[in-house]
Amino acid sequence: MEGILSINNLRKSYGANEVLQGIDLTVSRGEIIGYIGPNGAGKSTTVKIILGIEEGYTGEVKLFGKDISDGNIEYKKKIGYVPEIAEVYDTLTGFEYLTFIGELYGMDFDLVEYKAKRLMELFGIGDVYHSRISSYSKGMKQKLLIISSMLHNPEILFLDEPINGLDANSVMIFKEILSQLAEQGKTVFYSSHIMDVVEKISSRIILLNGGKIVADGTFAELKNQNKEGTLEEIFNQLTGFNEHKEIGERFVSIVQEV
Ligand SMILES: Nc1ncnc2c1ncn2[C@@H]1O[C@H](COP(=O)(O)OP(=O)(O)OP(=O)(O)O)[C@@H](O)[C@H]1O
Repeated sequence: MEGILSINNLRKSYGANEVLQGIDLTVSRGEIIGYIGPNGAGKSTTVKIILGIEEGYTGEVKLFGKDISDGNIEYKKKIGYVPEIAEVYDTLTGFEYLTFIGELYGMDFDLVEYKAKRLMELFGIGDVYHSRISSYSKGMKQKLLIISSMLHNPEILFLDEPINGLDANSVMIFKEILSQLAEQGKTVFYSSHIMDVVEKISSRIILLNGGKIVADGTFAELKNQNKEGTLEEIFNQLTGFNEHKEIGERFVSIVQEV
């Protein structure tokens, strides 16, 4: 069966550094993929290639059944993206920013305006709709980014540390949003280092290490295969890491040198 996203032998190098060393994966509609791995494993690189931001790769990437390198960028209208570090035009107000983004997607102004206001209200930031983004707190900005990624009702969402700065109540709302979207057949590609959240929300977890997929399955499957309890422990085991105590001790002893 052909999935909504299929990647075949994807390779990408920066100079002599082969960052992606042959990624193969097929994602179906309605899946919430937890895409995890150590710093520098190649997660953002994979996502940027799929989004068409990063070029110069080998292998094949198909989204909605079409090769993304065929020159047709129509597919981008069906994608939502929350980057880890976003450049937001923060002299704009929330209203101005969201209507601007909506219009970039070709949406009708009245519809974007209505959706933007309602979504901000539901996320508890309706009162700053007409305030400049530069006056928002970190969590408020993050909520705005989340809303801007979903305004146009995308088929697939790429989320990079999306709950950064969100308070506990907002995280609960956000998890519920993701699970409802998946029930509606939307697909979510979720990159994060917060293992307990990934463990809970993902219908499938893909672990990347050194540019290769080293685990792919439901949390229950990964747990069975690795005889470990939490996703954090599975992560430590599969990435061959067990030195946190020694490194922490050495770090503190150097901090204490004066
Ligand atoms: N523009 C670039 N030029 C050179 N090297 C790059 C560039 N972008 C990424 N890299 C390298 O590619 C590797 C993978 O980076 P990537 O950002 O994909 O990792 P990641 O898994 O998203 O990491 P993190 O968890 O820290 O966000 C790293 O070694 C990084 O230094």
